[in-house]
Amino acid sequence: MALRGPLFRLLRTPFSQSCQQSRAQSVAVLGAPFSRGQKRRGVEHGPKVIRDAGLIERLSGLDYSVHDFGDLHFHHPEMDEPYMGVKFPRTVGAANKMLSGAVSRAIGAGHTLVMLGGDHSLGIGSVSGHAQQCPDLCLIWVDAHADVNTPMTSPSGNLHGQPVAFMLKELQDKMPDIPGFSWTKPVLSSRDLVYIGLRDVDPGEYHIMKNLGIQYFTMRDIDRLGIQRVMEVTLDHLLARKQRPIHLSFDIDAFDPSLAPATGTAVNGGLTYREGIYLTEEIHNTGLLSVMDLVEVNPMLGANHEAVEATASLAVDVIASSLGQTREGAHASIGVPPVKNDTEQLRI
Ligand SMILES: NC(=[NH2+])NCCC[C@H](N)C(=O)O
Ligand SMILES: [Mn+2]
Ligand SMILES: [Mn+2]
Repeated sequence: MALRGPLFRLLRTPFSQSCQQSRAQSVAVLGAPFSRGQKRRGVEHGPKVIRDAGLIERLSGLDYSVHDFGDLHFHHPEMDEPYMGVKFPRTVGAANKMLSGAVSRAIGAGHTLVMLGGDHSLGIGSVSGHAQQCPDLCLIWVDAHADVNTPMTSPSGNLHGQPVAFMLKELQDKMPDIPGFSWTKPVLSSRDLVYIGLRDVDPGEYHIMKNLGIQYFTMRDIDRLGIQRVMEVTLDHLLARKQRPIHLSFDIDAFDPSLAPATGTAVNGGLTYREGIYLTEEIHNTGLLSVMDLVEVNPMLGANHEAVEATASLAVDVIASSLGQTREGAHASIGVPPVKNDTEQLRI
């Protein structure tokens, strides 16, 4: 069973691109305290509660040097009128532009990056910054929702339900020029994306997924096939032709609300703990994870303190698992590398 571990990664042919350099040894953590992609306040405190749940210590216990770049500081313009029903377009656009630059610099510096949200509109900046350094990346979107509404199909006008629409080349003729987003350009084709965990898909989103032939696994598919087969098909779909960097965008609402109650758009019937851990273990075992987003943890929405802590510690567990924590035992070397505080380096 150890065949896909570190030895496998060592033997694997490396990327020709600078994008994969010394990635394996160094993890950067970047907080993005941002909530204007949706209505509920509180999701901007996600980075704090995930750090408070012990993220940095957990990652340091794995075989990494951990660089905590702190949180980005977003500016909120006073006037930001909706545009075609889209709420806070300039605020969301500017935040994502800043995030995109920071992600690009962290990846350019050779780190594997963990981005802590914040709401899922941040996927726009995170994937865009990643693609600047790694144009051949592929995207695994783990979520109850498809987040691929266009401004025309969105039932809510919330940009956290639309990030994937900004990324897909095939959708660009359906995307109006939204103020705040002139800097974006689509970086993905529909075949570069796989969804896992879907169970609340809007009618317009369903049409987009079907028309573009996007590979997706709903919770029903996971019930039918099992998570093992789902991951096999997912990784085969994305990596069979060529090994390339993986962007994992993990919305905590992919999990069942009994496990992750502190989130804004919870939907019953989500991933079990073991499905989530298996999924992330499989991604780690590819040796190709380059950026991971962990979004939509909202500490103001837990019924009580325990609910919030459970959600945050689940977030820490899936991040650690994505980065190599195993259930078969510790692989860390004896000397644990120190935590470096590199906030200054990434300041904008
Ligand atoms: N990232 C999320 N939690 N997205 C929820 C999206 C909900 C709904 N589909 C919408 O467009 O508003
Ligand atoms: Mn979601
Ligand atoms: Mn989402």
